[in-house]
Amino acid sequence: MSAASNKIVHRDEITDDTFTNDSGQIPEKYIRTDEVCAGAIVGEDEAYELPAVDMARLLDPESSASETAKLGSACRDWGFFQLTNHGVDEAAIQRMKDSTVQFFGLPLDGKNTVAVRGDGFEGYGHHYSRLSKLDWAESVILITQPVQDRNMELWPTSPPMFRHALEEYSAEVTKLMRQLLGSMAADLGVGREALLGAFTGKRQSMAIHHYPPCRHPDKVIGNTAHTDGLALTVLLPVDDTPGLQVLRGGRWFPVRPRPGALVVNVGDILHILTNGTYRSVEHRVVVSAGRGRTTAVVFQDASVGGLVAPLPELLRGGGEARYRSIPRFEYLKVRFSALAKRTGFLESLKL
Ligand SMILES: O=C(O)CCC(=O)C(=O)O
Ligand SMILES: [Fe+2]
Repeated sequence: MSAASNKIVHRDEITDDTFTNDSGQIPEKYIRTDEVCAGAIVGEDEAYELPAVDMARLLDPESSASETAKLGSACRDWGFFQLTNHGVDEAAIQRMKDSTVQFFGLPLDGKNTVAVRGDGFEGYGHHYSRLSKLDWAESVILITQPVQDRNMELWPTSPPMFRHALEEYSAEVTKLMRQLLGSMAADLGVGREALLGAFTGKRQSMAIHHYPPCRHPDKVIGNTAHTDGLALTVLLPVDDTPGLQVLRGGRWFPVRPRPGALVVNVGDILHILTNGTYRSVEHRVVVSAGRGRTTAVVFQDASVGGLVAPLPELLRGGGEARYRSIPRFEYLKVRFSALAKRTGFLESLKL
């Protein structure tokens, strides 16, 4: 990521145990009460459900048409859904969960053996530091695919099964995404290869996050409100602590995790590829007073002929592009500079 020296994408090393020692004192750099209060949060008593999509039904010829319609409407309407019966190997999921929990349980010195270095973005550290305030979280970010892009020096060796767990889980999610993209292509009315081709061989990265409990959850943010910058995101909740909230109609909808489900969301690149048909939606993580939250998130990149652009197949027959195309190598620079100016990135690309 050549824009790594840009302040917005800088990740800082974690040098003290502020948020894991539970002393109760919150340093100023974490205090963001205004942001926590920005926007109404939908209450416990309001009935709603994030759409759920059943992978087994998508793959079954008997039910695939109706389930594909559900998938399509979830991506158009919410930009998020919970994926049930996803078929990802349960043992691989368990190894991923166990490794993640054990890694974050290490003393700080142990975690810092894979600390972010210099201006890099991979390794253990804070989230991207955004506008001088820090998120109440510790994260490991790693490139997982293609294999030759991995930086093995930053792949944790403790616990010993972590590398294997990452490798195996990353391969499982790659397979799952291909299946999902096949169904998305059917929903969008484009050839399977037209959509899959945009993703094949492109980079996949993983972020594992730990949001420790905080005595003053109303003062800190676990993960700043954002849209995901890549194309498609698959989130594995490691525990059942809530915290993820999705913005819809100006209000934050807490995601109520379904046992065993993965949470899938549309990122900015898929928003552009689909010419705005699928929506990349803002989300954030709030912190809990009593329980920590851990997640393992896979981000998949995509582009068409070196460009982030609407799929040419969608524009055949006279459809108009609603987004400007940008070369993939310039994409992050353009995105981060829009974010730095606090202008909506997708808005800035609208034609
Ligand atoms: O950990 C979560 O619940 C959300 C993480 C997230 O939104 C991200 O890493 O982009
Ligand atoms: Fe995200």
